[in-house]
Amino acid sequence: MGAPSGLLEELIAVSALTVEGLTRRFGNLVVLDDVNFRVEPGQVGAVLGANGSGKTTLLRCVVGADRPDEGVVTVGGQRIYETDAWARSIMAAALDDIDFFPDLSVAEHLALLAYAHGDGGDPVEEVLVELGLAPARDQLPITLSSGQRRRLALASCLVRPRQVLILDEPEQRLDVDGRAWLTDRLRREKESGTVVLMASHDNELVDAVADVRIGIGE
Ligand SMILES: Nc1ncnc2c1ncn2[C@@H]1O[C@H](COP(=O)(O)OP(=O)(O)OP(=O)(O)O)[C@@H](O)[C@H]1O
Repeated sequence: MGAPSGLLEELIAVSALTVEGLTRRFGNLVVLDDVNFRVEPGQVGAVLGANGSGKTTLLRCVVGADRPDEGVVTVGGQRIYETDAWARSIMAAALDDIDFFPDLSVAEHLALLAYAHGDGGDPVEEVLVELGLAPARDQLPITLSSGQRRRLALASCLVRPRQVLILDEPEQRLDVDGRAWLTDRLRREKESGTVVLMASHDNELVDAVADVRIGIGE
């Protein structure tokens, strides 16, 4: 599918994320069974459920990294495929399995992503400061703490334009200040009209920002 343009692109810019009839099985294990929901621009959808209930699987299907056995994921009525340039241009994601280039520093990672997905702005310095990563800007990923790696993953989503933000347990490994920042950041994403879909085990965060609750494995 080619990238839509012009008026269609404008319409999509203000459109919802919808998941319809999503089913995913691994052998005999039915992990997702007819999952349906809709998240509008400016809303946070919170995917909730116990360990192993299928939250990550759902997010992977939404970003197109995994293919559901049944069901459809759309943004503004357009099907999402990971390999589609348009889908990658509108969707920023920090899932569990994020990898970093071993020989690129923190600042170089962010500059690369800003260049690859960006619209000509240079938000890297701002995001480094916002995430508290400025002192680590020249470090390689292997030298970062687990919390700093998590911050780099989140920063990677923020240095690029996005209409949809997908986060898998973004609170993971963040300290108290980091969690306060995350709540504030998600509120600002809502204000700017982003569709946010996140899996979370943090009830305080969910209560503070969620508009739509998506229970998995209930
Ligand atoms: N590629 C795979 N092959 C087989 N089983 C899988 C695969 N991926 C996930 N599963 C299984 O699907 C189920 C859901 O896993 P998933 O990672 O989506 O859960 P989760 O809700 O994100 O869990 P957690 O809260 O622990 O992160 C688990 O039973 C898991 O073992």
